[in-house]
Amino acid sequence: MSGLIGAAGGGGGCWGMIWSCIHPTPRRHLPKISPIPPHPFLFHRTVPPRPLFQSVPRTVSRPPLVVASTPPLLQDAAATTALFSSAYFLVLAFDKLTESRIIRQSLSRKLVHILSGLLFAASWPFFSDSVHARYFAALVPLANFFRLLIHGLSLAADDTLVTSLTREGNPKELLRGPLYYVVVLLVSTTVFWRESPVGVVSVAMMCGGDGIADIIGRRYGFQKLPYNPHKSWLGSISMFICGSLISAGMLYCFTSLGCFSLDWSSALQRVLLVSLVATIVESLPITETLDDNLSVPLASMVTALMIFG
Ligand SMILES: Nc1ccn([C@@H]2O[C@H](COP(=O)(O)OP(=O)(O)OP(=O)(O)O)[C@@H](O)[C@H]2O)c(=O)n1
Ligand SMILES: C/C(=C\CO)CCC[C@H](C)CCC[C@H](C)CCCC(C)C
Repeated sequence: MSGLIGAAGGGGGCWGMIWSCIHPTPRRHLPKISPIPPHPFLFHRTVPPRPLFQSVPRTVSRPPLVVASTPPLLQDAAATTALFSSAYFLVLAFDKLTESRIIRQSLSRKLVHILSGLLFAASWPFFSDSVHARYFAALVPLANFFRLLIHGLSLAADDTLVTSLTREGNPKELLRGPLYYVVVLLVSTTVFWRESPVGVVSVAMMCGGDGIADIIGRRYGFQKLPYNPHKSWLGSISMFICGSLISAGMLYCFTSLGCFSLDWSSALQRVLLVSLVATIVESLPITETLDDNLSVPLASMVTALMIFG
């Protein structure tokens, strides 16, 4: 329980410092968390298990990073505008780096893959605590969905997008990996948002884990997997380690902000389990039928739903 109070009370960490400056939440105000009934088909125990995670009720959790007396609509509109411009300039920046041959196109694509989703999820605490906040945030992946669709179908031309987001410069490539990627961000935002670890972990594994696997594996992955000659041990191990670290780090920030609370005595094992399942799924030779940008987040979501509830 102390682990819960520590985490939910913004005990420390990056956001925790900001949080405790803005809203020092007295520990006595934290919710009395009733034990969650035993999971229907996992971890059967006679004693009710300790709560794995609990979204902190709005009456207790103040909205993270709320600027005092800012109307929620204004705060959400400002955060959404900032996201739209950041997304545009991120892609533009990597296009320029690729065009000036500072980085290779494959590395540019992967860095956009890693940074876009992680920075997008990291922006969620900047939105208000309004019930509409998640839909404001969802406008950004939604707009990018249509942007990718339009340019992937060559209904309009955008060399910046094609250069920084495709392998070989074929606009049709936008209709696979990148399109699935923004759909996953859309689902994570609208279905899970910042009230559950499921969306955060799924985005961390798709962006951080899968992205690092590509960068490390493509360059240093000489020992290929016995069941998949296109993937390597080093790529998969990198995905597991970095995916776990990024997931745990993001969960720590979100709990420090009071978005939800976690029983940290078992949460780390659960993060490792989600990362292991996602890494195994990513290593399978199924990319031709199911893109990694779907299989990795789907595996993460299903596993996280089963163990975080
Ligand atoms: N577990 C992994 C994953 C990736 N890779 C390396 O990274 C490359 C690309 O990995 P992949 O996951 O297939 O990336 P994609 O998303 O399919 O590639 P892209 O992003 O270019 O679409 C692979 O060919 C391989 O060289 C690896 O060695 N081990
Ligand atoms: C190359 C990519 C996937 C293929 O594996 C990444 C595609 C990126 C999208 C086109 C852009 C997504 C933008 C995000 C929804 C918002 C990012 C905001 C952030 C603050 C930069």
